[in-house]
Amino acid sequence: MTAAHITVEHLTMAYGDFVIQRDLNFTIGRGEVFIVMGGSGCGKSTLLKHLIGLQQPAKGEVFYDKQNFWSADAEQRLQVMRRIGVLYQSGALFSSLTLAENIALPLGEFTALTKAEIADMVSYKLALVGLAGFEDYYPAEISGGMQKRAGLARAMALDPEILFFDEPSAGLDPVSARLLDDLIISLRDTLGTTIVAVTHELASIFAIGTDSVFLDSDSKTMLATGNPKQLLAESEDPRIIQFLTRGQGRGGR
Ligand SMILES: Nc1ncnc2c1ncn2[C@@H]1O[C@H](COP(=O)(O)OP(=O)(O)OP(=O)(O)O)[C@@H](O)[C@H]1O
Repeated sequence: MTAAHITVEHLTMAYGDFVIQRDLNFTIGRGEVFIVMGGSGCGKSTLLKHLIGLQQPAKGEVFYDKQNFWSADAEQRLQVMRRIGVLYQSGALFSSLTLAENIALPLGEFTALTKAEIADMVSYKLALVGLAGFEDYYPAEISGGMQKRAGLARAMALDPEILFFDEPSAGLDPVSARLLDDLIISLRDTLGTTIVAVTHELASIFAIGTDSVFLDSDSKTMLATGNPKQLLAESEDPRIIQFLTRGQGRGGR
């Protein structure tokens, strides 16, 4: 068991009076690839928003190491937010900027690096995601898989301790999705980054997940936490087995 990087205690999430999930309790260990999974509309993206500071809990706490994220003052919360990177579904690159300019943005804003240092850092980040030499391309000039990787380079611009992904392989063909999975694992292995990914792609869940939480929309709470492969082998809960076998059951195809 690795040390806890993020701890969620008795978290209840709601939009107004409408409760999405209640009493979530789990920890995300350092260096884990932690998957947030569950059926459509169960609250996976909402949970991500609570973890990255975009939405405040109705009840409960989120800790980064020992720091209580939501009861910290705004400046302390900003410090925590600087340690995280987020890659959204779309990659969210600015289409009017080159890849280099996209990645340089957070570096220019949040560091005291010189222009030359920023250029070096941009090239390094692009190389890390297999896009060396693509500095001057615009997002529209490269494939969807490459755009995702460029988005990842930007999410990593400030050397985050934790990377959050919302549906990383959405919209990618299976080969590009697999390449992105491989990249996520290699980043975790080389940089030691903790990864938190929202996904319902079973192939990805089993390929990259080392730990997970399973959210259920009917009972409005978590049903399990643990390594997805282990959950598949050992869970007694039919809802989890259904999900992890795409409705086939353990004896299925
Ligand atoms: N801004 C909002 N205001 C009110 N309700 C919302 C808002 N955003 C999401 N919801 C509702 O909260 C519930 C959870 O949504 P969320 O997007 O977190 O689920 P999800 O598990 O990520 O879904 P999916 O797998 O379909 O992306 C849904 O019922 C959704 O309609």
